[in-house]
Amino acid sequence: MTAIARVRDLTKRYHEVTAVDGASFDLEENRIHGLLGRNGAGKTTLMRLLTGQEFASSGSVEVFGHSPVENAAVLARVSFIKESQKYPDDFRVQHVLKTAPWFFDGWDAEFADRLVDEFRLPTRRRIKKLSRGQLSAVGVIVGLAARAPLTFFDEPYLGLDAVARQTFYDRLLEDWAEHPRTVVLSSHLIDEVSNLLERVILIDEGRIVVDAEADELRGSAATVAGTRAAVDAFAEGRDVIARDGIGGLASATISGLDESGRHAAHAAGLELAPVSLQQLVIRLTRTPAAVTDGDPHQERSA
Ligand SMILES: Nc1ncnc2c1ncn2[C@@H]1O[C@H](COP(=O)(O)OP(=O)(O)OP(=O)(O)O)[C@@H](O)[C@H]1O
Repeated sequence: MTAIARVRDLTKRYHEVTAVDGASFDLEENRIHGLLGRNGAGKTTLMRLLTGQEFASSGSVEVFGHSPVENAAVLARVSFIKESQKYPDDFRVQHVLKTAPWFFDGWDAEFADRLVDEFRLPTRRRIKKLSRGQLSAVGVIVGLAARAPLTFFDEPYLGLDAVARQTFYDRLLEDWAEHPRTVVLSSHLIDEVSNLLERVILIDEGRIVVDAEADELRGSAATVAGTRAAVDAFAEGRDVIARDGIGGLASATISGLDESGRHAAHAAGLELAPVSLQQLVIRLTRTPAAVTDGDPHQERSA
């Protein structure tokens, strides 16, 4: 795999807030990355650093081999779609579509027109007058039709209805298959985007806590459930990332459960259930007080 962006020991501080704290990871060429994490985890800050909109406090960011800060050659190959995109006051949707090719060499006007139809976007309407979902659709269309070699979508779906969100996911996957490029998608709707993602970067309180293949991650943990005594005995000495329980019943989510571990769980009369990416993210980023470690006073019902 070729890395097209390298982040090393990257830290960004805003006075007393450390938004990004010693992050290191690569973005791999032509793959779809999920940048996941809770509110305020540092996702937008990371994307701003990768697109040259912020200076690092320390550490380094290289995109296509160079610093992205004030680097026109790098930034010409990057698009950053975010909800808070500003447009000139009198701009209409058609103006956005007309000016986009000035910024993006790979702009596909025909694809953009098809997307405008699919998202039912009124092209003559002023941007200021668009509904929240329509405004998101403008961003999604620009991000897709630009075909930038490195595309960031920072929660691009806000206000989009379920049909429009599915259209975005479908077109992204189809178009990416025909025109591979590197995509970074930040999202809270993890179940919805789970199938799109090839790599997952999970950030929590500014720190990268997971940087892994999505498939590996999905298979990396399982939940065992049964009587409290059986669950406790099974969990002993294993890597437990979460516990739940009520009365005499309990469950434990265990990382790194291999084939023999799964057999042992069955033999102990426990039920085994897969853990979705969303569940895993929740379990890995719960506040410490909520992640219990066998203390029944801290346990919560599932
Ligand atoms: N310009 C700024 N000045 C001060 N603090 C900031 C600034 N920008 C971000 N922060 C803080 O840095 C932290 C990370 O913010 P960031 O916007 O990167 O999070 P996020 O993961 O994108 O969150 P969300 O999912 O809620 O959009 C937060 O605590 C935020 O309040």
